[in-house]
Amino acid sequence: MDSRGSTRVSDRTHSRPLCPAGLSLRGLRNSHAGPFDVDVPRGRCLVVTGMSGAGKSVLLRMIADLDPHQGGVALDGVACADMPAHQWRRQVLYLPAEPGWWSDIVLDHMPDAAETRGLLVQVGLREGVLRTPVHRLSTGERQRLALVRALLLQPGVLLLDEPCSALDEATTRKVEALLGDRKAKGMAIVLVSHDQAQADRMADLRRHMMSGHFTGDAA
Ligand SMILES: Nc1ncnc2c1ncn2[C@@H]1O[C@H](COP(=O)(O)OP(=O)(O)OP(=O)(O)O)[C@@H](O)[C@H]1O
Repeated sequence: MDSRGSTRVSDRTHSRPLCPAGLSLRGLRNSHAGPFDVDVPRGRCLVVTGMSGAGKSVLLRMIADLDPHQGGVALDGVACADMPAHQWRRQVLYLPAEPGWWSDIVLDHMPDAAETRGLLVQVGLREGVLRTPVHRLSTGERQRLALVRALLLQPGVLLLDEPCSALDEATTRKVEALLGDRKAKGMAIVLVSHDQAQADRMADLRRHMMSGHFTGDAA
C-alpha cells in the first residue's frame, strides 16, 4: 500500500503484464464494486453497459482516482499511485453524466478559444453558445460543451459517463465521429452507455456490469 491507499499495479499478486500503452486495471476495487481487471490500449474504446445502479459510475470514479480504491490502475505503465493526483486526473479525465460548471460564462472554461470553435462545429454547436450563460443552455448543449472542454485538455484516457444521453441521433453520430477521430490519434476511451446501438458502433472492447462486477469475472 502507498500513502494514497492504492496497491501498485506492479504488485506481484497480479501476474498479467501491464498494457504498455494505455489504461490497465488490476484488481481495482472498493467496498461497492470490483475487482476489475481489464486493459484498454490507446486508440481503443471500452464500452461498459449495465443496469442503473450496477456500479458503472463507481468504476469510472475509481479509475479517475476520485473515489477511494484498492488495487491498481496505470496509464502507459505508470501507476496512478506514482503520479500526483492532479496530474493523473488531467491525464485520465472523467466526464460525469452531469458535469459541473464553475462560472456562468462558457468561455471561462475553455483554455483555447480558437480550438474551441473548431470543436463546436464538429459537435453541431453554434459559436453563439460561447456567449450564452451556462444556466440558459439546454442539457444537450451543456453535455457537448463539457465534452469540448474535456477534449481541449487532450487527456490520454477519457472516461465518459453517458455523454450522449440528451442528444438526438444525428448529433450523437457527430459526437461519436469526433471520439473516433481522437481514438485514431491515440486516446483510450472508457464509455458508459445505456444505448446498445451506440455500444455496437463504438466498442473495440465490451464489458457488461451487474451488481458491481463485470459479468463473467469472479466475484
Ligand atoms: N460512496 C458511496 N457510498 C455508498 N453507496 C455508493 C457510493 N457510491 C456509489 N454507491 C452506490 O453504488 C451503486 C452503484 O452506483 P453507480 O452510480 O455506479 O451506478 P451506475 O451503474 O452508474 O447507475 P446509472 O446507470 O443509474 O448511472 C448505487 O447503488 C450507489 O448508490
